[in-house]
Amino acid sequence: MAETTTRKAPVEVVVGILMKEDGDVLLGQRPDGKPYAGYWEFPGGKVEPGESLFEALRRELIEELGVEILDGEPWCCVEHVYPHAHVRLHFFICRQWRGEPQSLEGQAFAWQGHVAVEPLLPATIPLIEWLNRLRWKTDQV
Ligand SMILES: Nc1nc2c([nH]c(=O)n2[C@H]2C[C@H](O)[C@@H](COP(=O)(O)OP(=O)(O)OP(=O)(O)O)O2)c(=O)[nH]1
Repeated sequence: MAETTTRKAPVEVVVGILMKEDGDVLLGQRPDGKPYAGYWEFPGGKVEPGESLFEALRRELIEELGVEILDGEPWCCVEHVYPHAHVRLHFFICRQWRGEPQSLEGQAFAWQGHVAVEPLLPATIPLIEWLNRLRWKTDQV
């Protein structure tokens, strides 16, 4: 009998990097009850059926932070296999939004220039170095 390999499609996730004019970015701590509770991440979550990536990001940031994003520049895409899930993360840089972030899911959050919060979700760690380079380039303009 022919051997078949079934590979499950990754779970699509959108992630928003809210960036202030001075380059500070917002991170949140994953609430209790989720895998990797206590780890720091950028706000976001899973895309629901029928949603575009931007619609999903807009919804997630309203649900998590009470913030309505007005823009979102697609930045990079990273895949990671965790014990709990295989995820494909779509990162967006958001520079304009309405409202002040609030902790609607009981999570801690922090604006960071040089990102110093720990631990970070494993798939997010390489992003910090890329983000520093992006910030450096923006500083040179
Ligand atoms: N939001 C976010 N998720 C990340 C980052 N890095 C990273 O590996 N992830 C992973 C962790 C999770 O496996 C997945 C996000 O799923 P989630 O469970 O937080 O999504 P959700 O808010 O829709 O959760 P739920 O409704 O199922 O409770 O992406 C990041 O920087 N931000």
